[in-house]
Amino acid sequence: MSDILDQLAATIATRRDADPQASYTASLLAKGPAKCAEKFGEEAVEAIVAAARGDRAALTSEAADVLYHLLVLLTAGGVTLDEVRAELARREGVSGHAEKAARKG
Ligand SMILES: N=c1c2ncn([C@@H]3O[C@H](COP(=O)(O)OP(=O)(O)OP(=O)(O)O)[C@@H](O)[C@H]3O)c2ncn1[C@@H]1O[C@H](COP(=O)(O)O)[C@@H](O)[C@H]1O
Repeated sequence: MSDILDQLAATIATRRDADPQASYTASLLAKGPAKCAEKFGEEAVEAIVAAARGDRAALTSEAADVLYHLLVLLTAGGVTLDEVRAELARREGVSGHAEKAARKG
């Protein structure tokens, strides 16, 4: 059963070939990965501000924006949600300290 993130990722994938005039997602993807990354960064900062203020409603809304823009960024970079899931699964049960040490090499 697919959840809302799978459904949203599937919708975003259909926008790769959509008319940028008719779809915000298509217009963003047409601008390329750097623009998608910039938008993701902006939304992340807005989520940070909401969290720092302790504004629960704003954090919920901004987190939704962050997840949408992350899925757009992944699509622009050719990475699937399943690949991210696999990476998370690989890390399951590994302590954060060990993961950090492994990444440093
Ligand atoms: N979840 C979202 C979603 N979250 C945020 N946004 C858009 O992200 C934009 C971010 O707002 P900003 O003010 O920062 O950006 P902006 O000034 O509008 O645009 P920029 O020129 O700065 O890029 C807004 O236009 C929001 O509408 C989203 N746009 C689309 N979706 C989902 O994507 C689906 C497909 O959307 P379309 O591609 O537009 O059909 C929709 O059905 C929704 O489910």
